[in-house]
Amino acid sequence: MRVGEDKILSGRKVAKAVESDLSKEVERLKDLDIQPGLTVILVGDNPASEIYVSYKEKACKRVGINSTIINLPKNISESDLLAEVQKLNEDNQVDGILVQLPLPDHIDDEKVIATIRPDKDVDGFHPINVGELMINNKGLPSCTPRGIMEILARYNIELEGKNAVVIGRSNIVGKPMATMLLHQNATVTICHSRTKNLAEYTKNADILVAAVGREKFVTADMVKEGAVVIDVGMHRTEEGLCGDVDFEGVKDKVLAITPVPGGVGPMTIATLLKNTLTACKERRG
Ligand SMILES: Nc1nc(=O)c2c([nH]1)NC[C@@H]1CN(c3ccc(C(=O)N[C@@H](CCC(=O)O)C(=O)O)cc3)C=[N+]21
Repeated sequence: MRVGEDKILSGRKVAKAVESDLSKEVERLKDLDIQPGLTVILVGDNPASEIYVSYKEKACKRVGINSTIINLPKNISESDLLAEVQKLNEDNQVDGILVQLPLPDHIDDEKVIATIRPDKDVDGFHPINVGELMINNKGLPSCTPRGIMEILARYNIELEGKNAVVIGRSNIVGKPMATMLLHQNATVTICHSRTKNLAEYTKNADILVAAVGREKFVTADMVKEGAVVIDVGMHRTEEGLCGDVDFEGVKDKVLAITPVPGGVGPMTIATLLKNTLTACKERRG
């Protein structure tokens, strides 16, 4: 894959390539009588969550990972949920534990995340994994930003010395994204809702990552000619799915851009599979 032939960065294609590599590793583990296992905990019946969890389940099937979904009622107590996580922590067949977010309001997400064994935390959200990422680029990484790094790598997009601007500072995307870009020697700026004169930053970005959570927020006037634009947004509108970037307005101006759908989303899932395999190999491979 090379930019130039392909201005649209296909997360779908990269995910397929990653999955094909993972399938081979699953085969190798089979010879050792090991099947990697991912367990997803889904609390309540949020329809969007159910859809995302079904994507994860299908992806596991494609590469040969054993997936289990535990459905828990939305009124489950925090302590009962923590007890479920503990059980999975101790289950040798479970390599990856993912607690689907968002959780109901009466449950403290951070407490749940901190209860997951760091070496089974395939979301990469546990403070140990966050710290490892910051300090030495090790541990299990957050799936969305790592998936984005994989897209940039497979399309041979140079990062060293480039101006990278990340819009959004969430623990799940913005902060780890900035950290990963920094590890690749980009000069990184994090912008957010309180940033003044946002466009002054974005117009200087060689690499622009939009993780704002607002529909078509990034418009052509905010983007540098020849930039690489990564769209992390996901909004269901009357005209279908769209991202944080005004794709139609921006695409003619840039060197490369990820679409929504078919961009970052499939790479989040591919990285989740990869993390599950890493967790399996580290613990029992
Ligand atoms: N603990 C936890 N981990 C997560 O990783 C997590 C989560 N909670 N809660 C919800 C979000 C959302 N998420 C998506 C993953 C893939 C697509 C995806 O594959 N999207 C496709 C299809 C979109 C569609 O058609 O619906 C695409 O962009 O092409 C979307 C969304 C993971 N999440």
